Formats: sequence, structure tokens, C-alpha cells
Amino acid sequence: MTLFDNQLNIFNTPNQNILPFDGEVLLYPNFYQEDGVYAIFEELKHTILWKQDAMKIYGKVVNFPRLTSWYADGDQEYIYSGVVNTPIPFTPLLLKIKEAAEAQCDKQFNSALLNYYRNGGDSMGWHSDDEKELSGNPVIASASFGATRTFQFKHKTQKNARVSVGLNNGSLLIMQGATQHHWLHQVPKTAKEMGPRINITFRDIKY
Ligand SMILES: O=C(O)CCC(=O)C(=O)O
Ligand SMILES: [Fe+2]
Repeated sequence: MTLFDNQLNIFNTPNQNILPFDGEVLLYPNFYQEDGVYAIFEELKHTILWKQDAMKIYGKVVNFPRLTSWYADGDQEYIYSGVVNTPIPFTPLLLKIKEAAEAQCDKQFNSALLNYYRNGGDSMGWHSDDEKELSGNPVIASASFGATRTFQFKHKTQKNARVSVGLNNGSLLIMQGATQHHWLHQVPKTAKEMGPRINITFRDIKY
């Protein structure tokens, strides 16, 4: 597969920080850009072991508004949003996507959280990626495939500070520095007609 050959030479041009202060977020809209980018979504859709997780809210079991999966090196369980995740070993395609992100970040990742947004009704609410297993200032690389969804940041204390970007097919978003301490992020629901989207966030979990 030649999917990522030459890519780093062409698409790793320095990019501007999209946050105004208190963190660093870099967006590379055309990172996974070879012809194969259209096949990545389909392969992920069919080969990832998607699951429907649920959480209890006031005693009621409510499905997450998306499907999820967790891939990682080793066999350590990881609790995310109250759900115990047992890791699945990386597939060859996930490894290629991960290695390209690692080369761009100059950082190794040992795990990946995957989210499958089936349509505009699927979403992820406001949160920071600040689980205790992520180190003080985590570097998180987020790869997106399929439909473009809006990704929003809002500052935790400066209420008017908000940033919104579209995460398109083949984009790579890197969140680093103090971002998770000061900013929340979300993928809001939309009433617009919306195709499916798969997002992968690569993380380095300290056990
Ligand atoms: O789907 C996205 O772009 C965001 C995913 C995310 O924030 C997460 O997995 O923590
Ligand atoms: Fe997140």
C-alpha cells in the first residue's frame, strides 16, 4: 500500500495555532491525502470492532450517541467516561495512520480511541481529554475520515473565547501544550443532512 508514501514531505508544513491563548492546536486539513483516503473510511467502518456503550444517568441506561472502540499496545484496561475498555491490538491500517501522526508530532502513541458518528444526530459533548492516565500536558493527535463535522473549543473560564473548525476527510488535528487544562471541546449534533464520520484520537497512556 502506498497510502502514506511521500506524504510527510508534502503536508507537514508548519501550521498556525488555531487557539488564541492557553494552549496549542494545529490543524493539517489534507494530512492523509493520497487517493486511498477515500478507502480508509470504508476499511475502518468494516474492520474496527465497534461497540455501543451506554452510561447510567439518574438511574436510566442511556446509549452513547456514537459507536466507540479502543485499540492499544499491551493488555491494560482503560476506563473512559465510566466505561471499562479492554484493548484490541492495532490493525495494520491503524498502525499506518498512527505512524504518520507520530512522525508529524515527533511523539509515540500507545493507544487510540475511535468514534463512529453515524449521522448528524451522533455527537460528543463538552469535555477535556484530562483523564489521570494522560500526562500533565498530553499531546493528542486526532485523525478524521468521512463527513466533515464541526469541532468546537470553548475556554473554561473566559466565556467569550470560542473556536470552531471543520474536521474534513483526511485531516489531522494536534492538541498539545496546556490545551486540555484550559479548553473544553465537542462535536455538536447537527440537524443538517450528514454522512457518517470516523475519528481516531491517538494518545499516550501512562499506566
Ligand atoms: O470526534 C472528534 O473529533 C473528537 C473526539 C474526542 O474528542 C475524543 O475522543 O476525546
Ligand atoms: Fe476529546
